[in-house]
Amino acid sequence: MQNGNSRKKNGNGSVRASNKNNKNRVTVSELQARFKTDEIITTTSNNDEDNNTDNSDGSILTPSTSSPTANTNSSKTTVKMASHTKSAQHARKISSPMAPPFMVSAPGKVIVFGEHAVVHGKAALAAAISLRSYLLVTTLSKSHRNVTLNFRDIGLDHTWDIDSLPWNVFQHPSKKKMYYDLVTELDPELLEAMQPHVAAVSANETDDVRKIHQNSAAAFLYLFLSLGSPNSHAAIYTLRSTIPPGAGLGSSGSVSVCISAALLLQIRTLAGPHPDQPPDEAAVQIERINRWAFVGEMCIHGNPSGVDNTVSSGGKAVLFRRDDYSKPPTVTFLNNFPELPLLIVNTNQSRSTAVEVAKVGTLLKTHPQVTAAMLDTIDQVTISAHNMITSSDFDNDDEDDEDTNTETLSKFGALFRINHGLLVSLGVSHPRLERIRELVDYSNIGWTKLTGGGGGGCAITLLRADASPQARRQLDRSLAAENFSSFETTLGGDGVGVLYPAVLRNGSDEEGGEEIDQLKFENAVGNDGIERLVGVGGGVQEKREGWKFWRRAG
Ligand SMILES: Nc1ncnc2c1ncn2[C@@H]1O[C@H](COP(=O)(O)OP(=O)(O)O)[C@@H](O)[C@H]1O
Ligand SMILES: C[C@@](O)(CCOP(=O)(O)O)CC(=O)O
Repeated sequence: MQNGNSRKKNGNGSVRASNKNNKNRVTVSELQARFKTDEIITTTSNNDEDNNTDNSDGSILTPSTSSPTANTNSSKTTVKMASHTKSAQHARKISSPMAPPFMVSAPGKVIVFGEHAVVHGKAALAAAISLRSYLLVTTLSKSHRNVTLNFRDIGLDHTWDIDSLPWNVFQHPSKKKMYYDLVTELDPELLEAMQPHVAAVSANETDDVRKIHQNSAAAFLYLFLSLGSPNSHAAIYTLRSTIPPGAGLGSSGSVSVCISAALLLQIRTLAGPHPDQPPDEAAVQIERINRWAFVGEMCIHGNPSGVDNTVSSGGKAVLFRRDDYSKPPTVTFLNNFPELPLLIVNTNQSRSTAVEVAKVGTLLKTHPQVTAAMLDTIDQVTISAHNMITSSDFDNDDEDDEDTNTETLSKFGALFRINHGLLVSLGVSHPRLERIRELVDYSNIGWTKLTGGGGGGCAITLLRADASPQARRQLDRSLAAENFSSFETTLGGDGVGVLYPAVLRNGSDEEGGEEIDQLKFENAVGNDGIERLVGVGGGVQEKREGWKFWRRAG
């Protein structure tokens, strides 16, 4: 059992504010001048050095073999990777032209039920949301030896010289990990070797900003050094996200999934995604991405439960439980999760998930029986919710059955209220969260609970089908007047996806499509700007073509 007291998770609502003031942010033209990005594409590599995992031509062509397998026959699945032979794993492609820029994307999540309890071995039910992170990878020609992180939203811009990185430590036979390995803890010696390179990141920034930058940089570097090789190609990794950081919506999990997917694609260890990919094969790829994303999450958080990266990589919704941290979690994939209309309200109140998790740990020590009983009750709430949504009564398509549908939704909504009450009793709410609950309760439009770590962050409201539009408009005004931001979403979207090459077609027969250049991507303004440029679907971007997703069996 994990008591979570030792967590280092960082939460900070000031990230976006810091962007505005970041006068030193590099522009793409500066990057281009620095790296002469006109040399980016169409170089043919003849570097065929036998390296465990690195594909030295920078392309992301997929391997013909994908031998690790996952048992996806049952809906309740603990994914296991089979061991496989070295020759199959390391079969190399003949050199091919260097990859054009490509993009990966992964969603944020809401925990619908079970936050905090999940840290103590109980179940949590979590679902993907439409907010997402997007990572553009621009491979540079072999004459360059730098890797650059351009994480625009948080104002991080850092370049490492690939040859100066501690490959000798990461590549040592006693340390070297394979792309299919399950890593459940960070290696202190690897962290130590990496430390000076992380410490150099944003060294002159304020403590708060530096910590956020270094967390993200550490997640990238640990994965880059674990999955890459001294022959890794120079590249620029440009990240934009529509997920507010530190608000309980899984921003770090989504960033970690993007990094993991991008690096695994670059070393050609992922098959697909492609539309006719067998779901079992897709499940293996998702799990491979998820495992390394969890390593990234550990770099950012210390000791996460793993629910965020699991939802972000696979999408849709999951029932998640991890009682033994040395083993993979038990995950039930809820591929038919109902399309619940949800209002997400952000308190815009910064908080630290680590602090909230520690509060529950302390309460468990001071009032062990009472606290354990509350955690057990949350478990029951989550299990009841799961039973409800997997029963045939839920999401009844029969419109004549309106009364039954209203009753079912109201029964489900009551679980929101109960779960929130228990979280309040655990001490992880906040006056701003209680204010949201109060305003929503007055408007009588649905049932509200906090989501994620609490102590600030976000609340979610399950909307009544018969909520009055007038009440809804009034609520929006009241929320805005008190500096809450809100948006509606449906739960259960796609997980990690790829846009390769980074060219979009807008549902027309146009030739060529719209190439996403780095400058446009960096300078897209706000969530709308990012989504208009690269959005994967949903809302206004329904017809966006080009994006492909790994999808488990439906
Ligand atoms: N847009 C982003 N770009 C780079 N890193 C990000 C971004 N959003 C979040 N992160 C990383 O994730 C961390 C936030 O994680 P956390 O506090 O757990 O919030 P959440 O609950 O949203 O996951 C940040 O400190 C940063 O390291
Ligand atoms: C409190 C907890 O259950 C959820 C935290 O969610 P978030 O990082 O605030 O999105 C912690 C965890 O699961 O790692």
